[in-house]
Amino acid sequence: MLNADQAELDKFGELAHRWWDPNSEFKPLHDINPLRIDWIDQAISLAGKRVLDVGCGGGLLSEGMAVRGANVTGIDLSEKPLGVAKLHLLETGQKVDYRKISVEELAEQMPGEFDAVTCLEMLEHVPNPSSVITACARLVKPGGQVFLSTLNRNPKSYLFAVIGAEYVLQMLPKGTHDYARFIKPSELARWAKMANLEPEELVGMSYNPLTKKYSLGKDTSVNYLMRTIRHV
Ligand SMILES: C[S@@+](CC[C@H](N)C(=O)[O-])C[C@H]1O[C@@H](n2cnc3c(N)ncnc32)[C@H](O)[C@@H]1O
Repeated sequence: MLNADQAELDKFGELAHRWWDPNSEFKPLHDINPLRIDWIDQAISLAGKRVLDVGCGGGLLSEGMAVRGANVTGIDLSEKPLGVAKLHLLETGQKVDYRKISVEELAEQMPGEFDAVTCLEMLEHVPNPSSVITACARLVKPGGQVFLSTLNRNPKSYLFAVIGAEYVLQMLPKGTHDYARFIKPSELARWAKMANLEPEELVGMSYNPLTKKYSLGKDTSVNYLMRTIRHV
């Protein structure tokens, strides 16, 4: 059975035409994009690397990594965001190989073919995140790195990511996030280890509502990123 929630895919499909508008529902992704691309680039030096971006949506991260010189494949199961991602390449002249395929199926076809795999802001939208992580681990070369990001699960993350972002600040449409699908770093680390990935770095990403800016740091209580390395 496909490890996907059709309602989630439809939700992103309906908003897809606004993906590249920096003042749309996707503003938070635009705002965090330079931070996360710098973080990935520092870890693997993107230029010349073969990178898979899982749950790529409209292509903000995929195309951003291509701009840094990576050879990027972006996969998603939602048709419209992929269409928007492909159209955007026509505007910018960048190259990304976008495909509609599940990460589990791609892992059957291309095991060990990527220098790095990114799966950002996607795990909290799937029924079985552990299966996605296992597939990411199969797709990366031994010694290669898998970058994950998601939302922590605790009262503060509920307050900030659901009540604050969706209801008070209205940065995101109501219903964007389902609290029950938020993932604690300990759970993410356990799934990574089960998949033969070693967690190497845990970084928090915080939003300051006064400056309206995101920054990376030690506070992993709401948004966080994890860098893992596949055992050789
Ligand atoms: C919040 S967006 C994040 C997009 C991108 N990773 C980023 O951070 O800029 C979540 C994406 O995950 C995709 N998605 C949800 N379930 C998926 C699944 N089972 N397989 C692949 N993509 C999925 C959605 O279609 C959507 O494009």
